[in-house]
Amino acid sequence: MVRRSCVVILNGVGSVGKSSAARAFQELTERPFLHVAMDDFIGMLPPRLLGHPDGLAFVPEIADGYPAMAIRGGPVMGRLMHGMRHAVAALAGQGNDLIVDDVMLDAADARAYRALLAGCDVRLVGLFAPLEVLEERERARGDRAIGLARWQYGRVHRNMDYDLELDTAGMTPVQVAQGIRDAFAL
Ligand SMILES: Nc1ncnc2c1ncn2[C@@H]1O[C@H](COP(=O)(O)OP(=O)(O)OP(=O)(O)O)[C@@H](O)[C@H]1O
Repeated sequence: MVRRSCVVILNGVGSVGKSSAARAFQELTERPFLHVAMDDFIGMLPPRLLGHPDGLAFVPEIADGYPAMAIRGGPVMGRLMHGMRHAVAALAGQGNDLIVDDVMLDAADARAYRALLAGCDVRLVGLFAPLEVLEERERARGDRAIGLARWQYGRVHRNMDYDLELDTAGMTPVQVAQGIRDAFAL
């Protein structure tokens, strides 16, 4: 019989620290959690579809008087994201424990995960930080379009039904990972 897997899903604005927390979590837990990163799936797109309306386009706009970077996913990106969530379910269905880092712009995506992962222990975690902290991290990274965090800020957590919420400001990635491990006794 296939073992029942645990799937921890991290949702949060870009630069909130999902990947860093996921990597720290892998080190902390005895169970072998696989890290599934949305960025790795986006990396599968043909490069020409980055910045293209069929793929993943970034559209500068002004939000509350500040520059923001809107994300527009086209049909190829839509299929890719559906495929990613089914791939997560396929991995979990074979008994793999997973920590998934995702940016969900619609609570329907979280409901889809819960439906696809009905036979698993799903733990949906919202990672938060004040916008000024996110923008500072965004600037410091140097490889992220400025304004992504601002645009996602009011959207990513809308109507989400989390099992755990953590504010990553003032916490190291290891502390965030410990918070997740302790909350769910993993
Ligand atoms: N808890 C933290 N405290 C301070 N800095 C952090 C923390 N977590 C992450 N960072 C820093 O913030 C930046 C973004 O981190 P990370 O890649 O983990 O975020 P992310 O949420 O996965 O971002 P994205 O969705 O854009 O890939 C990195 O430079 C990282 O070192």
